[in-house]
Amino acid sequence: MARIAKYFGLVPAGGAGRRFGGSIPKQYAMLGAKTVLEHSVEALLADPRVEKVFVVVASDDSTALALFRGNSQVTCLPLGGQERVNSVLNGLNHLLENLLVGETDWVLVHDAARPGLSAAALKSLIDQGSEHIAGALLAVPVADTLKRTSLAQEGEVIAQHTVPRDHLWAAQTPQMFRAQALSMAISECLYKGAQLTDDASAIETLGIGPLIVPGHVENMKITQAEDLRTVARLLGLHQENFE
Ligand SMILES: Nc1ccn([C@@H]2O[C@H](COP(=O)(O)OP(=O)(O)OP(=O)(O)O)[C@@H](O)[C@H]2O)c(=O)n1
Ligand SMILES: C[C@](O)(CO)[C@H](O)COP(=O)(O)O
Repeated sequence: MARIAKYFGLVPAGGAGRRFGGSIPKQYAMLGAKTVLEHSVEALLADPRVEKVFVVVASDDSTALALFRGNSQVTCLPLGGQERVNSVLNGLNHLLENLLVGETDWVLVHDAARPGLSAAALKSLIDQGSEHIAGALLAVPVADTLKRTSLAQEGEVIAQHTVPRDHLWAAQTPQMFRAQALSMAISECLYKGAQLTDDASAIETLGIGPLIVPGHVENMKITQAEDLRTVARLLGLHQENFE
């Protein structure tokens, strides 16, 4: 009898938050009464099918360990790498090599910096992604006109031409794929020198397109400092301060 696939979260949380600035990495900034990371992890656990969440942190990061101490559904892995893709692959391979995740189990890779994921969007992703051979990702359709730009001598950003936006979607996370397939796809891409900013792009190189499942604005990524206030407003959270 075929083994029923399980679902696990994998949260890359090993970034330095350079664009965000501040004294601490953005995943540890307070958003309401909890850290950004706690919101993102709890958002993944909102679906009962997600059995456990593995958080990949920088090798010298003890903050996450303290945050989730005693929580049997969350395990921190000090396996952060140079880039997001390295953190994802390091975590994924650790889980596979230690049989913590089966080769055909689903792994939902979700940015620590996306605390606003809704339970409804997560449910849709799992419901629909589980039925699609190449997995799935949340994304939102591009609504703005897009410009390809150049930098002028004084540093001004100049619009050069407009990029057609039909069939353009902005990828969010979670992005869900079979564990072994994702590991192999990422490894192959890195071996070939590809620069991967998300997980779906590795799967796409296999010639099989992941399914796009509509995301939502509250699931935006906290990148710049002002994004923290924006997400707090979108989630109706009171912000005592912005650290
Ligand atoms: N070496 C890295 C870089 C990023 N991430 C994680 O990947 C997610 C998305 O990355 P990004 O928003 O770029 O975060 P940072 O790399 O921290 O931001 P910056 O590029 O501004 O430094 C974040 O949850 C971040 O913690 C990671 O696990 N390991
Ligand atoms: C994975 C991602 O959030 C999808 O949009 C995005 O690619 C992460 O980019 P970052 O530069 O690592 O934040």
